[in-house]
Amino acid sequence: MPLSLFSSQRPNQIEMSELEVLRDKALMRSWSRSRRCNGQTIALVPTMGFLHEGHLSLIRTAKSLADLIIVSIYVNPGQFSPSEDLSAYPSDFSGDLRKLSAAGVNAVFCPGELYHSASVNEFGDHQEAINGEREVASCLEDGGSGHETWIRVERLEKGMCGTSRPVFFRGVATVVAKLFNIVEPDVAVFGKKDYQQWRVICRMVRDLDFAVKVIGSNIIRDADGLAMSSRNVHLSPTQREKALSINRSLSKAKLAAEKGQKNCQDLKDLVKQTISEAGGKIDYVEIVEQQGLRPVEEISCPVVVCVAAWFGNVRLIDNLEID
Ligand SMILES: Nc1ncnc2c1ncn2[C@@H]1O[C@H](COP(=O)(O)OP(=O)(O)OP(=O)(O)O)[C@@H](O)[C@H]1O
Ligand SMILES: CC(C)(CO)[C@@H](O)C(=O)[O-]
Ligand code: BAL
Repeated sequence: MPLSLFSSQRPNQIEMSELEVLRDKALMRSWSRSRRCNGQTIALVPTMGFLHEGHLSLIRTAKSLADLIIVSIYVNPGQFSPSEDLSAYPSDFSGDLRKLSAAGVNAVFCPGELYHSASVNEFGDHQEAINGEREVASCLEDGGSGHETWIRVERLEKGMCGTSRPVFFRGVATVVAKLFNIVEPDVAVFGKKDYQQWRVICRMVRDLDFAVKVIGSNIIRDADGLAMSSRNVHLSPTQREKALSINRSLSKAKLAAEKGQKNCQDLKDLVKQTISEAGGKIDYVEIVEQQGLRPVEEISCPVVVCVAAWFGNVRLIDNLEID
């Protein structure tokens, strides 16, 4: 009997015209391996779903680089602290499938869980969860978890988002390594909106000899300049209006730098003032080297101005390169 994509049934694999929906690690790996054996190249676009035009631009970049495109959708518990917004992360799985299908994506990998649960021991035997505790690995789980291996990119993970979200890059690097091991892509595309994340992954790939080429794709903005982000959906109209100050502040800083302002403290102050005056709460503003993300005092090399700011309960990040 044909299965409806939007039914409540959750089979391992469903076909939707060209788009294949794969939920199982082993199926994903064999799908990839069989295509690679036929000489086809594979690009992976990792996402957390609730797809927007920013994600679709990564897919377009990916299509120019490989024969087949896989998009993963997985909201990774390992990169959220308990105080963060894991449970509020937006999702629209059927909408995502429609967008991926229209974008000509070949397969979507959407595992229910990517971590080994505490109830499966190292021999693969199922056991009772200890004290009925939550079985998914989360950033802080230690004793009793089925997952205890984490990747640290030791210097690049520090500072900026690494300061505000202390387990974030550990979780991102680990889950991306897992995705690379399962999908075995030739190329992976990440957005430069998450600039530090992109650099952390490039470094992990270099240091651990992953056979994957990592590509950074440009930031896509709404017509009014706000960087597209799944979390934008949580902004009220007033907060969204205020959040436009982020892009405005970055443009002001870039213009000032191009006019000769080289002092980074002054440029950072300009950014902070613009956002604060609009009603945003600054998390951080940093000016760092584009490659190594080391803080810069005077602009004398290609830099990137990175910002994180809160508007209500929504934390947004953005950045602008100054070459
Ligand atoms: N506006 C954008 N332009 C370019 N790439 C983007 C944009 N938004 C997200 N991406 C990229 O898409 C990939 C998946 O990101 P994710 O699914 O977390 O979406 P997001 O919009 O960044 O969500 P969040 O609200 O969590 O920041 C990442 O590589 C991210 O950098
Ligand atoms: C790279 C990623 C998919 C890892 O969970 C996530 O951090 C994201 O969507 O940017
Ligand atoms: N795009 C970043 C994913 C996160 O904020 O957890």
